[in-house]
Amino acid sequence: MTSLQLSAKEEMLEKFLDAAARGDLSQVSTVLSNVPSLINETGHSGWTALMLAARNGHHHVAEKLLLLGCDKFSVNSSSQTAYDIAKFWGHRHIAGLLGRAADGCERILPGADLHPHENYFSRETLDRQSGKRTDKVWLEAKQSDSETVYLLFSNLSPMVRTQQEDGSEAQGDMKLCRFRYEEVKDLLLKPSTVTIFLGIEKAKNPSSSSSSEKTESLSEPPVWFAINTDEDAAALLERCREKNCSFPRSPNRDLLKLSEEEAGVVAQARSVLAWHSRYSFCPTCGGATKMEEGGYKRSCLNSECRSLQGVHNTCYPRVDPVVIMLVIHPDGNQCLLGRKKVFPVGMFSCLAGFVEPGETLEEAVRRETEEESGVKVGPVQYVSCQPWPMPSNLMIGCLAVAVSTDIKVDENEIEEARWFPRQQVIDSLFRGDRSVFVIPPRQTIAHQLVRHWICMNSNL
Ligand SMILES: NC(=O)C1=CN([C@@H]2O[C@H](COP(=O)(O)OP(=O)(O)OC[C@H]3O[C@@H](n4cnc5c(N)ncnc54)[C@H](OP(=O)(O)O)[C@@H]3O)[C@@H](O)[C@H]2O)C=CC1
Ligand SMILES: [Mg+2]
Ligand SMILES: [Mg+2]
Ligand SMILES: [Mg+2]
Ligand SMILES: [Zn+2]
Repeated sequence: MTSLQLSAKEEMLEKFLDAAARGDLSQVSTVLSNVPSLINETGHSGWTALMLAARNGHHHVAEKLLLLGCDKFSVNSSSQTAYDIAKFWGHRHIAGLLGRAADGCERILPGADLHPHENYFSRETLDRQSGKRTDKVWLEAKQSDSETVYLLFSNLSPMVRTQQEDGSEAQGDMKLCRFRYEEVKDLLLKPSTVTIFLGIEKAKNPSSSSSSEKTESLSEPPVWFAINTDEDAAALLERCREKNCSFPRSPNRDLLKLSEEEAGVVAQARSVLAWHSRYSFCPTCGGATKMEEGGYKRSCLNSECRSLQGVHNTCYPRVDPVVIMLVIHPDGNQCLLGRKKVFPVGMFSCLAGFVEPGETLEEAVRRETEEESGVKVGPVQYVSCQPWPMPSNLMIGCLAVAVSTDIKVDENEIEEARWFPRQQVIDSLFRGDRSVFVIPPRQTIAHQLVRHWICMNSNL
């Protein structure tokens, strides 16, 4: 091959890569029909056409390249595949295209987001059986069933027992106290007691809800209820035959010591009970309401009330969406963390904020980040979510890429915010180094978002 021929080929390659980066599908197709061998070639940057299309979000070009048989597993000099690049830059539709499990990505990209991530408080131990909530006869029969499990809440805290006398902090060292009907039946009769149906134990209930009619036999797994009472807490503790029982005073800290299974049940129960304790009256007319559907609805007793007409969605349990974001510096190697005054010494966490009405999650991420830190955000990518039952938030975890870097904190909300280099984050996360900062506990989605970023195969 002469040097002239070589440079013509190089020129063609640059044209091809440029077309892929710009999303020019017709030019990509034309070049490849003339010189098919260019499909997996890399330019000066070490990136293939697929990587460039993935970087810039050109789904149609990525699709065409895959159709023509390009190699989606080739890596650039930072060992990133086109999938890593698409994921990092928030092009989920392209990451989805490149990460399909059917063709082996799951095996080749271990740890990639192909399996939904499970956060603390999100395990569904019980089958909620929402269809049973309107079956009053069934609910009443189950309330007095000797197998039924009751959880006892006082002031929205569940009664728990601790394993260790030394007050050990480890997860799983705290267990929910379970009661039988006979032990709580007097409480059930009191007008101030709120009793909610939680579901049927899942582990022993492999049959699906569609066969629920058939499972109404003696062998049906236990049904769970939660009750919140205003009885004296000390007197309630005397009902329990087990030792070391208490009602935790600091749910934010203490509920994190439950097992994953029990934390999931508490997330459901505490949020619904908190709703009942705060919404005693109709928000439309201020009249009295009654509880219905196993605790999943309240209805106004005033038959004239507007809340009973049309979509009367004023009286269902409340879930407040909150975005929580790990904002990444444009250099890809630092992340933005902030601390509130109330945090333990040295702790920094992800910024977070309530989603406002009529706002997308992406906009909420951008608005809250700018409000609290002054940093402007570009692309936003959803990662995973977490029910946070203090009292009923749904934490929606995102990664976001900053487009400005100057920090100016809103002192009403945040005491300090800083860019932390990847290395410092790794030291705190994996080496337990508390000298620079302390990361929130692993049960929080804030911790999981930071871990997710560190474990991403990205160093852009
Ligand atoms: N699991 C995790 O990893 C983390 C969980 N969180 C949780 O996320 C939640 C929100 O974070 P935060 O930074 O405080 O939120 P924001 O940044 O939105 O700030 C809180 C402010 O919003 C107000 N507010 C309270 N409820 C609402 C609502 N439903 N809609 C709009 N504004 C509201 C508060 O007012 P007022 O003062 O009147 O209450 C307060 O002024 C907290 O409950 C916190 O516990 C936060 C970080 C990590
Ligand atoms: Mg906030
Ligand atoms: Mg805020
Ligand atoms: Mg806010
Ligand atoms: Zn009303």
